[in-house]
Amino acid sequence: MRLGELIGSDAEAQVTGFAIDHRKVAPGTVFGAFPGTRFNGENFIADAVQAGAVAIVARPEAKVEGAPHVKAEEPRQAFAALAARFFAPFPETVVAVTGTNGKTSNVEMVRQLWRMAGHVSASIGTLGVTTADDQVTTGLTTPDIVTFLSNMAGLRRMGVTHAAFEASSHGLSQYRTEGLPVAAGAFTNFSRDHLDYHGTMEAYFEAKMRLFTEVLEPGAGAVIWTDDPKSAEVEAIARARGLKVLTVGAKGETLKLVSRTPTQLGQVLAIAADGAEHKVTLPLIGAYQAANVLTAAGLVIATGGDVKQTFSHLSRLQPVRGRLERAVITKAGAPVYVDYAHTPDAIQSAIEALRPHTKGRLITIFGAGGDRDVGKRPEMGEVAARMSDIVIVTDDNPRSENPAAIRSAVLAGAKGAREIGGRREAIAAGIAEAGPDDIILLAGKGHEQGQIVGDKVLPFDDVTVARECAA
Ligand SMILES: CC(=O)N[C@H]1[C@@H](OP(=O)(O)OP(=O)(O)OC[C@H]2O[C@@H](n3ccc(=O)[nH]c3=O)[C@H](O)[C@@H]2O)O[C@H](CO)[C@@H](O)[C@@H]1O[C@H](C)C(=O)N[C@@H](C)C(=O)N[C@H](CCC(=O)O)C(=O)O
Ligand SMILES: Nc1ncnc2c1ncn2[C@@H]1O[C@H](COP(=O)(O)OP(=O)(O)OP(=O)(O)O)[C@@H](O)[C@H]1O
Ligand SMILES: N[C@H](CCC[C@H](N)C(=O)O)C(=O)O
Ligand SMILES: [Mg+2]
Repeated sequence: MRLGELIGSDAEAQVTGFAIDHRKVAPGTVFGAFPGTRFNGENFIADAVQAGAVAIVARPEAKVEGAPHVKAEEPRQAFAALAARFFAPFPETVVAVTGTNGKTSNVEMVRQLWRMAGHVSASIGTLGVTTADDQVTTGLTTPDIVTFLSNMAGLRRMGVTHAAFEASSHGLSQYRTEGLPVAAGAFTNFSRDHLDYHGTMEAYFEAKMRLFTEVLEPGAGAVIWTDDPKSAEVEAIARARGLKVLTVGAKGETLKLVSRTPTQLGQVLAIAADGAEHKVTLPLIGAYQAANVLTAAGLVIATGGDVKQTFSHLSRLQPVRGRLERAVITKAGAPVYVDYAHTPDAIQSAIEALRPHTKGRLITIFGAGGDRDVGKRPEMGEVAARMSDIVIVTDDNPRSENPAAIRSAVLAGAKGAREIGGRREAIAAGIAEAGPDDIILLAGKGHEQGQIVGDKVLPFDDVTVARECAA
């Protein structure tokens, strides 16, 4: 593609790619120079030009010499728009999910429902890039805009027509997932997380709302879970933008959750839609999964899916990796569930999901991540201690922090909890303690394959360790 075509000038240079890291610039690259949390990308402009950058997208005040300067007050947004024109085409139908919890579960469910409807579908998020027969992990929910758009374009080349992605608050505030037309967006819920990065709940909420105020294309669908304290506000924002609102939940109008009856291995949902009541047998436990199923179905319907057909597919949904995944049943007979709950609200949801299935004691084992929101630690401790019978506080990705200090911050809220630093030892202790009527919840790591200690990632998988400890 000719540079002039892209930036509206007579520049003849050929554009060969896009980069936001100067070390990835090759001749023909358009370089995006952004002030970040650790570096100021503007300091690398000269190096990028030296390496062959043909244009620099940066703030008006940035110093650019030797290549055209595409000036923008929000250079990340301008860069996303240009890069999208370079990487196009994308899957024809793209949807996004935001919310504190449930994004990964939703995009995975949407991918499965589309597939059952006969589409070639994919999802992008915490689990990586997932298609019907492959999963490639990236380490972050949304790595960066160049990877995001090139992955989307790559999916289209593979024949994917339908893609669902997670719009994390970091990703939204850094314009890491946009530029391409997004036909519908969903809001799952809003509660405390990531205040280390956003500072306040207001700023965190505002970052999430960019999905509805800016990222979705005009007239797009907005699927809103109604049973969250923020739902009405999100709905008002979506309506003010003129989006096609679909409300789902107990207070929902499009898909109304009339009742939910837990069964041993799942639950039966009664959902009112299109003037009729539908009975859905769901092979997943927990109110939170029922909520995710409703928003996921809402997204499928918002993008043209048939209501009846979509409901009939719900009974065939496969569980999502690391979300209330049953790892093993101990010799004593206690099931061990692995769940990615890493916020106070998620811990509450995970425990509420398991409580109806617990005859004896509910044993919760968890920790909090290092270099992340410190304020959530005692809150996680408090909710776990209040709702469980036994709590063991352990480690979960201490990163650069002292693990003992993280544990004591969690313990400060967790009255009566035990402390066992090593995660394997903690899991072994919980399993040794559990009797036949008890249930064990291992929270916080879900699908993760490593324990991040310092800058090392030590192999660790809750499911595998639970099986080993139970053997
Ligand atoms: C706090 C945060 O989100 N940081 C992310 C962000 O960094 P940043 O823009 O602040 O970048 P920076 O390191 O200060 O550098 C500024 C600019 O200079 C450039 N640079 C930098 C150094 C250099 O030598 N040359 C150069 O060109 C960088 O490429 C960047 O464009 O952009 C980088 C590239 O896109 C990300 O790798 C990085 O993620 C860090 C590693 C991270 O840990 N992020 C986590 C918190 C995160 O984003 N998590 C959310 C999910 C959370 C959830 O779902 O719960 C996610 O979406 O994954
Ligand atoms: N709808 C929901 N309501 C409340 N809690 C939920 C909901 N969905 C999931 N959870 C809880 O949050 C955990 C993480 O779920 P999931 O991975 O789907 O969320 P996410 O938004 O993608 O998280 P992340 O921000 O880390 O990417 C689950 O393991 C569960 O404990
Ligand atoms: N995407 C989330 C995942 C956290 C999972 C937990 N295991 C932790 O390390 O805190 C984050 O980076 O905050
Ligand atoms: Mg996720």
